[in-house]
Amino acid sequence: MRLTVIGTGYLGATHAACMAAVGHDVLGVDVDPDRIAALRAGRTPFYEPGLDDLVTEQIGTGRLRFTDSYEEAAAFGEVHFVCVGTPQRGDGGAADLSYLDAAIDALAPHLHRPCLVVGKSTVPVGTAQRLAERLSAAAPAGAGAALAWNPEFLREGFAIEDTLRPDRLVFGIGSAAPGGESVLREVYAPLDPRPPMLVMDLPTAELVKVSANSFLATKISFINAMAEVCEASGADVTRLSEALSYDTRIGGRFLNAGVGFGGGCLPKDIRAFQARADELGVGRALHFLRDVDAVNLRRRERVVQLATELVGGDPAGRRIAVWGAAFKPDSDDIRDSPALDVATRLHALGALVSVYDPKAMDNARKLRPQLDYATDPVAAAQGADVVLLLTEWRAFLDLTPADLTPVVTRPAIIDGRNALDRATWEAAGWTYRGLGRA
Ligand SMILES: NC(=O)c1ccc[n+]([C@@H]2O[C@H](COP(=O)([O-])OP(=O)(O)OC[C@H]3O[C@@H](n4cnc5c(N)ncnc54)[C@H](O)[C@@H]3O)[C@@H](O)[C@H]2O)c1
Ligand SMILES: O=c1ccn([C@@H]2O[C@H](COP(=O)(O)OP(=O)(O)O[C@H]3O[C@H](CO)[C@@H](O)[C@H](O)[C@H]3O)[C@@H](O)[C@H]2O)c(=O)[nH]1
Repeated sequence: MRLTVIGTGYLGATHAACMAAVGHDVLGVDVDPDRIAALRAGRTPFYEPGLDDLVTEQIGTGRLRFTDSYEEAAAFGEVHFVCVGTPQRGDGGAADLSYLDAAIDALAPHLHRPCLVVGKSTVPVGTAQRLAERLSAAAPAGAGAALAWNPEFLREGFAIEDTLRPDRLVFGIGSAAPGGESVLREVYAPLDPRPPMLVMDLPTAELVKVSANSFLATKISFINAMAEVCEASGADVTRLSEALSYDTRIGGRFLNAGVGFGGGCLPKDIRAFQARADELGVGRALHFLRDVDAVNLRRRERVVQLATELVGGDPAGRRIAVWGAAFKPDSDDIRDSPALDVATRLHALGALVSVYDPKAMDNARKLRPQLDYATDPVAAAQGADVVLLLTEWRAFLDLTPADLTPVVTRPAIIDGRNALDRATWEAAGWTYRGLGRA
């Protein structure tokens, strides 16, 4: 089939390359000319394992191309996947839907024959219906452009795997466009194994996405709330979490206590969901998400507090190594990154902060030019009064006390992800602090 993918960020570039990989002819569309130029040269403008190679390979097959022309996109596509950003608005928690509106407005006037426009971006419930109306108002009369919603659940760092082998696919199909279901089934027919395909109305499909992210955020904040209690009572949240995980009703995934969640999805999605629930008059139902958010942000303060304690009560003039800038390993995404937030807070308190991240250095430098950036994790720890592990990249976990002891001023480490072996560090004479552990 001939597909366009509108918006070639983390989601869109991955979707475009994977759809080409399963045999479709795909045209990626973006308003950012630098992004289009990079993609045409086989370079994704961000780090996602395997994606550069897949884009290059698929360009080579002739099935994947990129453009900044909506006219070309409209003429080409039978199905248009809309993958533009829906960031948090500057004036509060609600989602900024202006990029979606702009994409529909740019595409619609060029649609002269029947096609399916499929929203994949994460949106407040009710958006799809509004966009369906916007699309039919802006498309030429009789063009036959219909709209469906197909929210995306991929994780950064596993984006290709999650796109090619998703746990499930959700199709939001409105009563005005029932034919969308068979079109989407055809698009995803090449996936092997064939995932469960769940067909529902538009608002339910929109809600599946934000409720999934709310559940995941709640699970992380639940264990981080337990970490607070563990800190106050001398218990160990890692043993607590391990014991909980054996209960198959609870399960161990997303139960890692630490400095909490960040990224371009969970934080903004729980805030936008609350804002939407307020608009719908059911704000009370989601009030707990405020606590989920608050618990999450308190973990960042806790790391700042622990670091302050370990350097003797005042970070001013102290050298602090921060390992990690990305919000999670295997990504260069620094959107709402706990690691970068903690580094910035400590710098604001006067600490001399040296950051290292295997992939996110350029992004971090642009956003936080006031921080120092080291060439490797050992260099970041040079002269350090305390080392903070805040993003659990494999390269950090492989370092041993023997690598660090010769370079630091004081052997002290905060394990912000409970990812290091405490006994190893303590046996080597280091002061070790994990979050949620006495
Ligand atoms: N990043 C993820 O892992 C992920 C996973 C699932 C869902 N989502 C959702 O997908 C959406 C996109 O997220 P992202 O992380 O890929 O964002 P992103 O910021 O990385 O990418 C957005 C892209 O859209 C482009 N764009 C903006 N306006 C445009 C327009 N009018 N026409 C064409 N292109 C335009 C931008 O230039 C950019 O390349 C969001 O709603 C997000 O919540 C993201
Ligand atoms: O036990 C855990 C698991 C995760 N995290 C943190 O939670 C954040 C989010 O992690 P993850 O969900 O793996 O990353 P994302 O790529 O943001 O993916 C989430 O957001 C996407 C965008 O909506 C969805 O598509 C995915 O399903 C959803 O997992 C990261 O900062 C992790 O460090 C923890 O602190 N503890």
